[in-house]
Amino acid sequence: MENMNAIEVEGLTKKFGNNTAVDNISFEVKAGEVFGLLGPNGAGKTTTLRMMTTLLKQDFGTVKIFGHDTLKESRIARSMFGLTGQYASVDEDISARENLMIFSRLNGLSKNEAKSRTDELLEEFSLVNSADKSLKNFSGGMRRRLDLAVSLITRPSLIFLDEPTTGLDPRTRMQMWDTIRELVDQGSTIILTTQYLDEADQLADRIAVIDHGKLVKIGTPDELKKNIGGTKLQFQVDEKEDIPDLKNVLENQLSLESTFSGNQVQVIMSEKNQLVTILNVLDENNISFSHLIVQDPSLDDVFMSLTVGKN
Ligand SMILES: Nc1ncnc2c1ncn2[C@@H]1O[C@H](COP(=O)(O)OP(=O)(O)OP(=O)(O)O)[C@@H](O)[C@H]1O
Repeated sequence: MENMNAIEVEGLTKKFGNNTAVDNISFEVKAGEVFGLLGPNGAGKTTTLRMMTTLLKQDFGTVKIFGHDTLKESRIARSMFGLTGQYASVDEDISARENLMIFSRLNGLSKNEAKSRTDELLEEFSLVNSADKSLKNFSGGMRRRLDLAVSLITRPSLIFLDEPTTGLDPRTRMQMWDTIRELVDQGSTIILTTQYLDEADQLADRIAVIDHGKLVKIGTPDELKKNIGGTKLQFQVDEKEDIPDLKNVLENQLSLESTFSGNQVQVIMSEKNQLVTILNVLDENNISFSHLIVQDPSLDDVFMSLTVGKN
């Protein structure tokens, strides 16, 4: 299964009235990959995910799950994945154990199988001590772990996670990331939607950036960062009078893109070794400086350059 595509999406399109929520999106997800759908509010991530998971019918385009068309072979396609997220349907009035038992039976497990799978999942998701409490007393993190446990009852090799850490505190988010990484280590393919750049950066092998229903860029986090250009160098000159000469050298002699604000200087370097040249210039011209920072492009920069001001 290693070289197989877990998902093939082609020309996927959905309109709500005049609003094209998803506009002719195509991509593939390889088996074993963590694939992130990243975009600002209202970009179309959830609508894309809902179509991929057969909760919503597309207007145009196709989705294949391990080769099975979600419209023509919906039962088989549906049996191949687990879904966790904004529309998980666990019952608030009963306990975690009861929820897991009910969903296990609904998924066709015998009473004994359901019991042992429930015990396994409670253990795996650190819910043993709270197993018999009503969900009303659950924290956001515990609730999210139960949602994920429920979607894993049938041990699907493909898991869809819709905004898995939205609303969680930083510690619980990191625990959730660890849980997701463990699933990946066990060989699962994961599709996740997120508004958080650090989450996509931490977890995803490849990221599709979506904005206004369109797929604007796809690649590994590193590819996306490289794509938007160079390393940023920032420093502060001690004497403001040095700025005009420095500006002249940086822009006219070295042809470097630079911006100046008060004593602050920012230079974009296409090659990291330009740092040495710039430091030499400062030294030769006796320009004293402080607060030097060298920063590789972040996914924040990618996100801003691809989606800024549009939503
Ligand atoms: N059921 C619906 N009826 C009408 N419009 C909808 C419906 N669902 C989504 N939309 C619209 O489609 C667009 C995409 O929404 P979607 O929920 O897919 O975005 P998103 O990227 O998941 O955003 P968020 O991060 O806020 O969840 C938005 O303009 C939204 O208002």
